[in-house]
Amino acid sequence: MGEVGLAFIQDEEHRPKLSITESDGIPVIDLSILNTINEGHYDSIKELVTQIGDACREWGFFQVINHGVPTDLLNRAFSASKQFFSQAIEEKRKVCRDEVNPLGYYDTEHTKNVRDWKEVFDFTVENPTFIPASPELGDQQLQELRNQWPKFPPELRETCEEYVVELEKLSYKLLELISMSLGLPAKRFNDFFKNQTSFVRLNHYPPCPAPELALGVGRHKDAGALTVLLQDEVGGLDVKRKRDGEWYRVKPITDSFIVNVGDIIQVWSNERYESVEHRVSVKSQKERFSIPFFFNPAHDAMVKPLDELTDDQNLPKYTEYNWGKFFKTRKLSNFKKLNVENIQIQHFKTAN
Ligand SMILES: O=C(O)CCC(=O)C(=O)O
Ligand SMILES: [Fe+2]
Repeated sequence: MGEVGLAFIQDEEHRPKLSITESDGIPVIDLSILNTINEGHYDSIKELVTQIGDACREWGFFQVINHGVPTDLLNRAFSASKQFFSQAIEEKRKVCRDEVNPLGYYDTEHTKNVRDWKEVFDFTVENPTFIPASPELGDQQLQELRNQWPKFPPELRETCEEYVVELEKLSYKLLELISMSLGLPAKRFNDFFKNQTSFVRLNHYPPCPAPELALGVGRHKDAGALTVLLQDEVGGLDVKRKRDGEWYRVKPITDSFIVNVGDIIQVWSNERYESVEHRVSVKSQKERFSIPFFFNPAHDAMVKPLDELTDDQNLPKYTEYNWGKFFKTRKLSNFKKLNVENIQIQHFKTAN
């Protein structure tokens, strides 16, 4: 990506320390029980639900192993992603996103108005996917998004399509466990995801000549419901620990996924679970690849604290907002540097 220009430089208070503690503390949860039926199954599921609930409350982040997604598919997804990004920039720009179409390749994403040291390729789970045409609340018009696929590597499309099928299955399992951990029926959230706006991002973080000044992704919280992330062995994802506000590096575990609760679950759960701030640090010698699956509801989903989780003692902490309009507004601000603050769920906070 060449030089670390001014646009990439983080304000002093947000620059990463180069010696950061790799955390053993982020819970590692074994999902193998979901793929076996045996005696004592009910108790094991209960135990799993407890583990998930504790992890969501204490960290907002956890890693899952024995999740049922074939290792071979994970390797093929990384391999296709590496081949795509290894091409000349002119080739990659043939499938470039623009201000209207948010899907495909781009290398100028901004997080909180600072440019990220990364390049990405986005595609949606549903094809087509519908989102609002504009962020304006009164405008009912919809925009139809269609995936665009590069010619090289030829297997990229098929691999990605296979990947989303598996990740969608895993995400529903996680969502159901989270729902149960809140004392709700397993499928309480499922209807919100019919006509979902979920998407997958192939991330490439090239080596950076000034890793102490720039970030691969600036500090942020994920706006959707749930993120299920595959990372390679290089590492660089830093999570802000709720307990002390310190940054911890997530230790890579081969063939695992990192799961984090997004803003929507924070709102649905009326802050029983919180969406936690995270960022990506970069390295001067090593490149890194990751693949997040952003599990998001339909554009017309109205997001608010669930009635079951609020009462007179526990009043709703948010007013209702439309997910599609929120998503559209955020997408526009990530596309280019704006002079206004990023939209946040804090804007919908009540006095409760
Ligand atoms: O690459 C990673 O490890 C995380 C990326 C991320 O947080 C994001 O894209 O929202
Ligand atoms: Fe994120």
